[in-house]
Amino acid sequence: MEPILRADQHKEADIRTSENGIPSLVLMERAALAVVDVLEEEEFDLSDVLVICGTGNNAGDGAAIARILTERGYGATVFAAGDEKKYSEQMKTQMMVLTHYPVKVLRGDFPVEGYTLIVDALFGIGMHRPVTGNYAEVIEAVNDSDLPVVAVDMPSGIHTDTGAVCGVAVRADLTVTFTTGKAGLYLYPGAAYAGRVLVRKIGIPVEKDMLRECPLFSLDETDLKLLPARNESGNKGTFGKVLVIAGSEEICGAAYLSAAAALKSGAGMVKIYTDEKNRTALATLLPEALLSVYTSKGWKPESLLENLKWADAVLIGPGLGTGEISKKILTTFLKSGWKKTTVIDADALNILARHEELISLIDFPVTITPHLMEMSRLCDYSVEEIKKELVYVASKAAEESGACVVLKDARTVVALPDGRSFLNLSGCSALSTAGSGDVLAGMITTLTMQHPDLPVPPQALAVYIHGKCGELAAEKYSAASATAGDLLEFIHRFL
Ligand SMILES: NC(=O)C1=CN([C@@H]2O[C@H](COP(=O)(O)OP(=O)(O)OC[C@H]3O[C@@H](n4cnc5c(N)ncnc54)[C@H](OP(=O)(O)O)[C@@H]3O)[C@@H](O)[C@H]2O)[C@@H](O)CC1
Ligand SMILES: Nc1ncnc2c1ncn2[C@@H]1O[C@H](COP(=O)(O)OP(=O)(O)O)[C@@H](O)[C@H]1O
Ligand SMILES: [K+]
Repeated sequence: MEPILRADQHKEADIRTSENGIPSLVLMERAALAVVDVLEEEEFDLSDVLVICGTGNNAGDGAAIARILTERGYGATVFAAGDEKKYSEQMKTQMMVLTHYPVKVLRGDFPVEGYTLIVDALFGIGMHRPVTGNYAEVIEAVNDSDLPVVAVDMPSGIHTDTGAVCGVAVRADLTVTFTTGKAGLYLYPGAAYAGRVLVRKIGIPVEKDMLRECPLFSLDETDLKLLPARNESGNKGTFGKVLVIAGSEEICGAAYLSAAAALKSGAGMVKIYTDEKNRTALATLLPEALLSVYTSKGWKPESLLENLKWADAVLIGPGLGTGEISKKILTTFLKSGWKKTTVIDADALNILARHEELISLIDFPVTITPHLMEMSRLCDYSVEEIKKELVYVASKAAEESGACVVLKDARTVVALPDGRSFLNLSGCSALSTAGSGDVLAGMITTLTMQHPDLPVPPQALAVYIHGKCGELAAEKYSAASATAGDLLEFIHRFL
């Protein structure tokens, strides 16, 4: 688990480190050295590097990079795009030092000819308003050139915390970022501008108390080790019984996908509670699952209540429909006195959005798994607004509702009521296919039922694994051809 600091937290970390006695110029030198090391490791053509600099400390990094490149025998030119009078103290120093090195410093028109690589050091985490005028022209010229581009800390023009393009932004092939990742490098559109992201530590510690306010984390492969080994002496009862309340007269596939994912994630038993019309299809597709069916006309609450007595966890919503019968099922469930693991997905969320009075019945811990449209129905924000502020919207919803909120998009945020949020970095467009959310809901249900007390939320682990399954499916079938059913094939690699 790694923290992802906001711009204000990075500044605090920088200041604390300086106050602890490590001068800013030392940190800058380490930052610049880290970038030059990466440029060498990645085997860029460094014979004629153009470093574009603004006026702040990101520019200071750039000037130091140019100097170190020449020390190592490469060619470097600085294009000083900013007004000298506005230079930060460190940038002033770096430019003064540079006069003793064979680095050309250019001003005025942007020089595009004859270089092998562009290093973007216009703005880093200190960019605080839309980019216009001369800077915008420089950025457009960088993007119009065919040269590879490496961004220092942030691609200039990308908002550090949201990934928004502030007017115009540098399109980099690679971003070398310092201390921790930044949400803006991982959230779209920022992620598309950042290219590949490499995080380099430069001697700035992240102290625990800096993570007090709405901390954001990401998980990686090492966090999978937190999942305990399967109990060899267990039986199917030990590994938990999941009731999947899913499917409707018109929809069957969602029930299959979520139930299959719950089983593949390690549940001992899975029962699907669904419309009678799905019986044959589900019995054929997933003979391992138990079935309990109802007809719209003959539905009685008792059958659901009996099944709830049996279950250890409930997933409700995939393909459930939003009609009268679905509403009755959801209402009965919420009024049943159920308190165990609950995941509310898809149509169950749509019903809640339409019938707010039902939301007040949720007085037990639940996980909700909305995509942007479902989230928009549940709150006061439009899809566009949510997309722009994914982390904020998820964490606000978690705090206000007391639910674990899994807000799904090309990046997914898992937000907890205690203020922690997790930005998922696995996955790819192979997941943009009907039913992949159903698979995720099944995975979340089993992992949340089985592992309530891990140091990281099981919901975030499930989202991480789901993303990895998407990557493997893309490798095997291509991102375009992979289907939600293909994801099931890869869950076993992680559990
Ligand atoms: N401090 C440390 O210990 C370390 C810091 N490090 C490095 O410093 C970076 C942060 O440096 P920073 O805080 O100076 O901010 P930075 O990103 O250079 O931008 C501020 C400058 O840009 C300007 N400006 C902003 N927006 C603008 C706009 N839209 N359009 C036009 N101008 C705009 C703004 O001018 P102003 O608006 O104030 O006139 C100001 O001059 C960080 O990302 C990392 O690379 C590393 O060396 C590690 C150690
Ligand atoms: N481009 C993408 N990159 C990574 N993950 C994606 C991408 N597109 C979709 N996903 C993931 O795929 C899943 C889609 O879920 P959802 O929208 O509920 O689909 P459905 O309702 O069809 O099952 C979510 O987990 C989402 O985060
Ligand atoms: K930059």
